Amino acid sequence: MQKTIAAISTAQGPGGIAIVRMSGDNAIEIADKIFNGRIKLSDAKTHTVHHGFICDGTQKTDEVLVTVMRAPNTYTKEDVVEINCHGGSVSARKILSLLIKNGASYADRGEFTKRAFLNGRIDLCEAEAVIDVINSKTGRLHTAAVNQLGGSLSEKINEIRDGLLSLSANLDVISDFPEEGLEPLSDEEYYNLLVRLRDKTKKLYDTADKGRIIRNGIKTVIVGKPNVGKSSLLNLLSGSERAIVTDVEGTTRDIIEEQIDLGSVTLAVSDTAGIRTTDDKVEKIGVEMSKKRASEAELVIFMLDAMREIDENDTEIFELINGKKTVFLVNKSENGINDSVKNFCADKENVIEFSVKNETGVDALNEKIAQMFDMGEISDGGGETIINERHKEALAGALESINSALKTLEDGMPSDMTFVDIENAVSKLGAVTGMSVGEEIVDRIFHSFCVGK
Ligand SMILES: Nc1nc2c(c(=O)[nH]1)N(C=O)[C@@H](CNc1ccc(C(=O)N[C@@H](CCC(=O)O)C(=O)O)cc1)CN2
Ligand SMILES: Nc1nc2c(ncn2[C@@H]2O[C@H](COP(=O)(O)OP(=O)(O)OP(=O)(O)O)[C@@H](O)[C@H]2O)c(=O)[nH]1
Repeated sequence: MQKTIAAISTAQGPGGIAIVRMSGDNAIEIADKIFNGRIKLSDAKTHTVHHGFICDGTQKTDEVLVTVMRAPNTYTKEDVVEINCHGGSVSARKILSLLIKNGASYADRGEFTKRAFLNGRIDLCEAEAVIDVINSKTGRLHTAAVNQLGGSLSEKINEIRDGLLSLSANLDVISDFPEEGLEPLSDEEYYNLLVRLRDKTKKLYDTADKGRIIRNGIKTVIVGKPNVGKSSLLNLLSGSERAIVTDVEGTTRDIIEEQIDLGSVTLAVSDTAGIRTTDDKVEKIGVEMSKKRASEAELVIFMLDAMREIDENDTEIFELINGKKTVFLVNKSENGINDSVKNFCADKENVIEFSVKNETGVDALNEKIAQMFDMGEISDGGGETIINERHKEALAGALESINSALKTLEDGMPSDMTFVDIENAVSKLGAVTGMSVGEEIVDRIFHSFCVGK
């Protein structure tokens, strides 16, 4: 018998209501020991809510609402009891210790969701979506994660995996039961089916780039001559109400990036402190650091000063960034734009008239960048986006194996020579949904959850 686990599922700190959650065979029995209401919880129908008091002996602990949910149609597929008590830091903690005293065990990080996985209610990538929903800091990432909650990514993965499995079943027919009259696929049919599965895998894999941009933001540098308003722009963008500023560790190295949520797109402005200090002298714009930053950037925001003539500082910077995806942000445009700046911009795409002072142009900037990076509506066509690095790597592995199998066939080898590659691809795809991953990886994933989830 699984032990019954309990945890506080709401955030600690001030708040109206807190939830203490319990899951396992004894959940209802344990709750009954400390609940005082009109009926016994063990007599309650599933998915019903009951008013009463949690009591420690004769002492009332709190006035509560208790939800009783019986297996199997629950979050964990086990009996679940949720005690809704008053918020603040004490009620929930007192109730949790009463539950422990009466036979429950403290839940490990992510253990409720892990049970949902182990009991087969959700697969591994749905569980990972749960954590992404909780941790997402932008509306965009949140939407992508919520879409993954319903199992639509799993469906796509399983469809490809099933296709590969039927190909390997076909190989069995050829090698094991040649005399039974089962009609194996012709070499051409086999090849064409495999091409189709490769294309599906590739299509999914190719969304990972967009997924990375949704998760981490577009690698962006802001350049411009001294005094053009770079610091002011950053302050405006990171200080504006909908913008979110966080420090994220760069995935490859420890670059500190400032994440700025513009609404449709997130920018990862790298090393902004560096921009603020090293660019204050025009000579320094060409130094290695800036060059390197600019060369690694996916987007350059090139700030121009609407009130000053274009000078060699501007042209020097322009040469440095030439060829990069660039937004020309004409700042200080609230009183009109200088002719020389107008001329400079005349043959450029992606010019935005901006004023940090009047806070105008932010929406245009958001829309322009969204357009440049094809980050329109995420929900269009219900397309899946790979937002998880683990999924991306698994898909890359699957793709490699399928391509290797195709190569074998193209080299004129018989189809049963593709067996190992097909098996590999099946296993890689199974890793995404958790069908073929080790316990260690599963543990690692759930340990990144918080307690109570
Ligand atoms: N109070 C409370 N709110 C919550 C949760 C919770 O556990 N408790 N959730 C937890 O994170 C989220 C909702 N997610 C949930 C997902 C599945 C099931 C569930 O019981 N599924 C069953 C029954 C489905 C049905 O009958 O429609 C199942 O799939 O079999 C419950 C919550 C967000 N809000
Ligand atoms: N009129 C006007 N002034 C602005 C605008 N944006 C910034 N400024 C002013 O321009 C001056 C320079 O702004 P900063 O943000 O320090 O410029 P910077 O590019 O970071 O300057 P350096 O650090 O020297 O490279 C400040 O006095 C700002 O108040 C704007 O939209 N209109």
